[in-house]
Amino acid sequence: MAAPVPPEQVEISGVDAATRASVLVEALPYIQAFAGRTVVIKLGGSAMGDPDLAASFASDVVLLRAVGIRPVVVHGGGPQIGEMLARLDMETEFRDGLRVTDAETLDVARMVLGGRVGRDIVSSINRHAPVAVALSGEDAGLIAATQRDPDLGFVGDVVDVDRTILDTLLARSFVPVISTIGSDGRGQAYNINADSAAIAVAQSLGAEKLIYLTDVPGVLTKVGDPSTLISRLSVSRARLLIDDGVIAGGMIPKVEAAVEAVGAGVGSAHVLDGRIAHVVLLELLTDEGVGTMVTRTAEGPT
Ligand SMILES: Nc1ncnc2c1ncn2[C@@H]1O[C@H](COP(=O)(O)OP(=O)(O)O)[C@@H](O)[C@H]1O
Ligand SMILES: CC(=O)N[C@@H](CCC(=O)OP(=O)(O)O)C(=O)O
Repeated sequence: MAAPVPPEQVEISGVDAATRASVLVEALPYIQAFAGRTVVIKLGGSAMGDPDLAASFASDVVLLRAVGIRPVVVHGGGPQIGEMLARLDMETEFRDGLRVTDAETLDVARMVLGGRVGRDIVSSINRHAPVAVALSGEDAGLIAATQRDPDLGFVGDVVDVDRTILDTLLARSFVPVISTIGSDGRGQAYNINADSAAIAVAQSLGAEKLIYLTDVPGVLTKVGDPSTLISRLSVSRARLLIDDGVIAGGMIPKVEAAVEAVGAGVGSAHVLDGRIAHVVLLELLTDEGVGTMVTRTAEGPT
């Protein structure tokens, strides 16, 4: 069993002890509402890199766990894979937001996601409390995958998530940190878009919330203009905005996954700005609406 950490002792990076105590008191109703529930947080590669933000994310994760919420981290690392491919002088190409993955590119993706990005996240969480465990979707049959399209090479679609290893870790209060390489069970690995893998994990765990942390304030009607943030995005409007090209590039798999998640019984799905310190705590433990919440219907302000 991972050692329990009393919530009042969890350092919230950049926050002093007195403020921390008042944060916890104000958060109490939310803590009670979410206690024992699972929250899947997808950390996008474009929201990583700043050490202060990494520290803030890590302390949020440890605090959530300390108050009895069950965080599960699924991480991307697209830009980091891209940097490594560039250093190796290897060309890379995206089609519809997916990286064409030949055998050499797959090796690099596996190395960067499992060997560097996952390890960095685990290391920053474990500075607060030794609770994080890095896993690849290849471990213990976690993510079963199949080839998406021969033209994309070793790009996989998730066919099944075996939650056994996650249940084992969560029952003992560990925090799984998952990199999204899947396996066909016969020794072939596949590179899976982390947004789609996150929804499969959230669905399999019956998660209360699926949170995407990225590098924009949420879904915007005009990229680059934060005043065009859509706070509540209904499934039907999301489809229209994708068809109209307003939602494009890397935002498409996120919104499609969020739409699928709310349709499949995940409590709610959110796209949040991973560049805001403690954005996960703001979303979960305060009544401040941050980012975009994808909802089944068009109720409330959009
Ligand atoms: N309508 C939109 N609202 C917000 N971002 C959008 C939209 N359409 C496209 N994007 C792009 O999606 C990007 C986020 O996706 P991506 O780069 O894949 O991030 P991550 O690494 O977090 O998965 C944003 O940086 C933005 O350029
Ligand atoms: C098939 C495919 O495109 N896989 C992605 C996996 C990483 C990822 O999804 O990272 P982000 O969440 O940071 O974008 C890739 O190779 O970039």
